[in-house]
Amino acid sequence: MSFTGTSSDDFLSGLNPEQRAAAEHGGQGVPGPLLVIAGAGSGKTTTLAHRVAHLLRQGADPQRVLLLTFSRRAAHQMNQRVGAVLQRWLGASGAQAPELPWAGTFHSVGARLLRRYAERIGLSEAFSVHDRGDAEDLMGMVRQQLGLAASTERFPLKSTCLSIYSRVVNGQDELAAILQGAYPWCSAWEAELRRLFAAYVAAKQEQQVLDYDDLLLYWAAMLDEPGIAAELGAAFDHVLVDEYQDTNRLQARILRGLKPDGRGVTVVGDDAQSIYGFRAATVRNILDFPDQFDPPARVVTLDRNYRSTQPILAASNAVIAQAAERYAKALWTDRVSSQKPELVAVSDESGQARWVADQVLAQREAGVRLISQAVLFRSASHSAQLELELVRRNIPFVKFGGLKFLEASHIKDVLSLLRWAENPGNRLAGFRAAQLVAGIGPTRSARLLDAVQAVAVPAEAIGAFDPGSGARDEWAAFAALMRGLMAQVAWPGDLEQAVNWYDAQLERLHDDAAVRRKDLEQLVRVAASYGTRERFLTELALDPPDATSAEAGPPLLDEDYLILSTIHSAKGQEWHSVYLLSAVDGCLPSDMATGTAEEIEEERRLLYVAMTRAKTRLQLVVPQRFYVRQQGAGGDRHVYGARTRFIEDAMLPLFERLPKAPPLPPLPEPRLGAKQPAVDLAARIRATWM
Ligand SMILES: Nc1ncnc2c1ncn2[C@@H]1O[C@H](COP(=O)(O)OP(=O)(O)OP(=O)(O)O)[C@@H](O)[C@H]1O
Repeated sequence: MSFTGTSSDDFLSGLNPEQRAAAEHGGQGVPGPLLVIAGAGSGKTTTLAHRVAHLLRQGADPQRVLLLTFSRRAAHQMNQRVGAVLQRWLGASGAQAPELPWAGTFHSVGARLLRRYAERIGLSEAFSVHDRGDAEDLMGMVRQQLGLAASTERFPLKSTCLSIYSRVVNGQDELAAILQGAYPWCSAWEAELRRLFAAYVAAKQEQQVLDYDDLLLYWAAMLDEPGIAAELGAAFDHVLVDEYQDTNRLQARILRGLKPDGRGVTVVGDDAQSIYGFRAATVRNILDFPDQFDPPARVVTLDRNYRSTQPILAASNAVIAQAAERYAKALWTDRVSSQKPELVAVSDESGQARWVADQVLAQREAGVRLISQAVLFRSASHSAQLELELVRRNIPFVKFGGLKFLEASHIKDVLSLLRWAENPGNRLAGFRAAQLVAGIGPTRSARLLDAVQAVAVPAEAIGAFDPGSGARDEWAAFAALMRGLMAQVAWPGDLEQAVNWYDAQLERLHDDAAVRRKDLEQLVRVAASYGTRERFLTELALDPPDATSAEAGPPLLDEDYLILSTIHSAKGQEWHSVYLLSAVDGCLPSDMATGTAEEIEEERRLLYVAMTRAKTRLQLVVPQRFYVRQQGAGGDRHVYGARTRFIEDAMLPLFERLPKAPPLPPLPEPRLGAKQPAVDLAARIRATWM
């Protein structure tokens, strides 16, 4: 499809000069590398969308544009925005705006490319993608097999093992260095960990499963093959990467492998908003980008903020100005306002919940819809009290981040049926699926998997398997289901088949079957928006919906609801009013992240990201007392909160302090004087009902 045209409308005219320079960079032909450093709210997304539209208008083929975003939601939004820009430009001619088929996250694009090249790189085309939970389970299995779990209690947990493995892979670093820097208490286990990781890799390869990290690792390794690298590089004329500050070294290596000379590459990001260090993202990627190339990449800086009022921006700038690293820009805006951001002191977390609920309702009365208001927090658990308060007051809300939907065991059960059908070599899935049948335990299940592995047609081995006399009837039904699922595929019909079969097991497997049934219905609804079973399983593992209703049908989305979100999930978004919960030391910075100076710096950037989401109104709530969950001997306890260290005393003039009135003085002690006659309160209360 071609979008070149002669419309005289200047569709870039809404952009400021820097945005426009970025959108038009390179003129005709394939341009040199471009780095757009875009401050918070400076129109990064807008600019990227216009750049893509501009390229298409210059004759770029949408099939040959690779757009890498941070989440599936961001890819979807980008597609829509590019479409809207083009529509505006195409105007009355009414041509259909294009889909960008290669817009997605690094991981999901990686998965697609690996399937395409599977045969040439020795992978099965039907490889499964393990989500974090599956990867941990497999790590746990291997750890068990090697006897490491039993050998001592102090050997790291499976989740820690996976985190270490992942840091090594993504950071492209040495195991010893990672252990020393981030997991010093595991250093003594270096040799065992190395053995564990080798066995983990072997198990994955044998079963044809890839975990998150593999998708990048295999992609990068594929690009080390000059023939494939040349083919892939030539398949895309333009490669655009959003949120470049949160990419890791492996992702940077992939980008270099695709486009060694940087021609056709645009990366966009904000060094001050880098918040994914715990996933081995490195802010160096963005800082070092220009000088990778000869001549160096062009750098365009966007420092005009269109989102926030001047007082909100002044406070945000003050917070980031204290960062140890210097950033390339200080943002400015012409949105004047006399309303400063507010620091609100409340007694404790329930006071905080009541305060925020009151404010949200008052704002709604004043005409600000719920959906234009958001409550942000550092960690998903910080909103628990508020959620109760909102339910109590009938205020609808949707929570983003920290959702455990896919981790629920009934969801994993159903997905294991599909995963096993998709890749019968996936032992983890098969092991789980077979044990859903009444009377089948781990030993029989393992025997079944061996039988399946030994034959060419897995469904036959399942049909012929002897489940023991007690389980014959159930087994026949299960075998029929698996035969159907393995024979392939009427999507999403086969999910419905799996759910129907599972429904009959639900009461036996779980107490609260009714609630779980609702989740399964939700899963079927979610499934309908994916084209194939493979895409559904892969995408769901890679980028699970961060709120169930994010994927719900249109009717739900029409309703007005308040947004609750972790700061991480609020990335890239904006609201009229933003409330930040628990702006206290221990929550922000999180007491889980105060180990190193870098971690503290990342927490500061998190506060900055939270504050810069607000357009007009910003409240940071500071409970004087809050509750902490503690591991170890002390148990849970209350602590007295201090305002977050990132808002220093010198910055206080940039904030309004609430409540304005001093707290009421305590009641004076009653004077002990002449004895008053007793009051029979109980009788009065009884009298109300007489
Ligand atoms: N040239 C412009 N004129 C008017 N408004 C603009 C312009 N560019 C961007 N905006 C508005 O500024 C706001 C922020 O834009 P956008 O969401 O693209 O910012 P961003 O840089 O992606 O933000 P962040 O990095 O903080 O997530 C949006 O409401 C957008 O419509």
